[in-house]
Amino acid sequence: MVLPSVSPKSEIRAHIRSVRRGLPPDVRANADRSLAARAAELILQAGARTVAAYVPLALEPGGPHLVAALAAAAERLLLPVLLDDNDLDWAVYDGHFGTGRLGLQEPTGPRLGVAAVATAELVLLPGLAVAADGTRLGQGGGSYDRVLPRVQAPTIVLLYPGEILPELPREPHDQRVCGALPGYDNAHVHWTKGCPMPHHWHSKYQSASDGG
Ligand SMILES: Nc1nc2c(c(=O)[nH]1)N(C=O)[C@@H](CNc1ccc(C(=O)N[C@@H](CCC(=O)O)C(=O)O)cc1)CN2
Ligand SMILES: Nc1ncnc2c1ncn2[C@@H]1O[C@H](COP(=O)(O)OP(=O)(O)OP(=O)(O)O)[C@@H](O)[C@H]1O
Repeated sequence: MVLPSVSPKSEIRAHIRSVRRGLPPDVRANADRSLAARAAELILQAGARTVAAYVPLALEPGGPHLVAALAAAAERLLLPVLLDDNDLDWAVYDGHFGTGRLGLQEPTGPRLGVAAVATAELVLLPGLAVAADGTRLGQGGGSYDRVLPRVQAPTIVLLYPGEILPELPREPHDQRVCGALPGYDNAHVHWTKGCPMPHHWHSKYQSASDGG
């Protein structure tokens, strides 16, 4: 189905969620494995010591092994804690989870404050789709629209195949992301026009299969 760019965000969310629900388990598992491997590789290639990421929900790209793969590659992995106003606090992943608001799996260690995400050298974030101009469609809480202005580092959304779109509806508060990982084997980061990317990032973040 081709979605007109005028579809309201809610319709596009519903469509992508339903496609995600219908993904055959082996397709999902392959994409999750590929995303976890590529994301860990990016951390190592970029030399990012502190990384901010997320704990995938049942239907979200990355799957149940993402956090362990990232924790093995990063020195310090920050995971979000959803606050009452939908802003995100952060804590270092120490191998333990508790259940937070909306049933989210969250780190149980000391909360570092909303500004702690600024210490990340790479931010991997969830989303339902990313457009060529860097517009990101999320779950609808507006959490990352608050988080992204605090971040200087590359911001990369993990997606399933087909979720990088030509365009998405934009509202004034929508913050752009730098890139997306599309979830097929050995995929490169798809860089958007969404953030001014210093030239040295290109070589740091290109995939090993580029010879870089
Ligand atoms: N795995 C994961 N962790 C995450 C996120 C995520 O998308 N995925 N978040 C990403 O931000 C944050 C929490 N996500 C949220 C998602 C929805 C709403 C929310 O209030 N949703 C409304 C509207 C939904 C809609 O319009 O469809 C609701 O549920 O009523 C709030 C926070 C932090 N952690
Ligand atoms: N900087 C902000 N401060 C306060 N509220 C905000 C801010 N940005 C967005 N919001 C609120 O969040 C609501 C949802 O925004 P939007 O639909 O863009 O979420 P999203 O980016 O898809 O969600 P998420 O980032 O949580 O995955 C907006 O209607 C708005 O009320």
